[in-house]
Amino acid sequence: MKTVIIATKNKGKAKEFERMFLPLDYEVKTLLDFDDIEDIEETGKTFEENALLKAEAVSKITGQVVISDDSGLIVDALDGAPGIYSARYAGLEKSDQANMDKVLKELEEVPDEERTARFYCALAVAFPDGESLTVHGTCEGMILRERRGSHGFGYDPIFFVKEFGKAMAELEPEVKSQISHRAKALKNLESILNSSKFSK
Ligand SMILES: O=c1nc[nH]c2c1ncn2[C@H]1C[C@H](O)[C@@H](COP(=O)(O)OP(=O)(O)OP(=O)(O)O)O1
Ligand SMILES: [Mg+2]
Repeated sequence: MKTVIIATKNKGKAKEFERMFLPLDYEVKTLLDFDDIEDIEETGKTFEENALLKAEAVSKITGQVVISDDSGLIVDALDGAPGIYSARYAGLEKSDQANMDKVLKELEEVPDEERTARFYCALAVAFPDGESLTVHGTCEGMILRERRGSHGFGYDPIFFVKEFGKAMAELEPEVKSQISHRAKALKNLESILNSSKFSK
């Protein structure tokens, strides 16, 4: 089995990457396995810029190929918010519960048909020679009026996935790992993963 480093401290993402990389015969290591890497400031203006900041910083520190994920929720009725601020929407303590409460409150008066939203995931790959690239994936849905389900993380309980008639947090992890923005982004990385530059 090969090893891949994902520059994330998010346990929910870590679990999803472990599940998605298993069939590709990769063991996943994240920043939760290195206790000495500090938080990398997300100062970019786009998901892609923030993903690159994280991947490049950790590739420099480790000298290895590193993948990172910058993702979030885009709500049409909120002009794209929370967007790149998804993790810190209700404050720097990054509380999923507070973030969902804030979105639900802001959408209180918004009728069902205007509650369209999507998850966006940018993945960056940074190579030790300084080269880097990004890919992305999206997943369309609607914002519910209350939480449903207990799987997943982040905004999953308030994100309705039409094809399944369920909240993302009601889908089994193996299903989310097939249809999510993260899964689609990873699919767009497949040719890179198979290239000799990635796995020497
Ligand atoms: O599949 C998802 N299901 C639900 N919510 C999600 C998902 N994917 C991203 N999200 C939300 C969570 C967080 O509020 C933000 C990510 O912020 P983002 O900066 O990329 O991640 P993070 O700070 O938690 O961890 P890290 O930067 O160490 O990877 O979007
Ligand atoms: Mg972050």
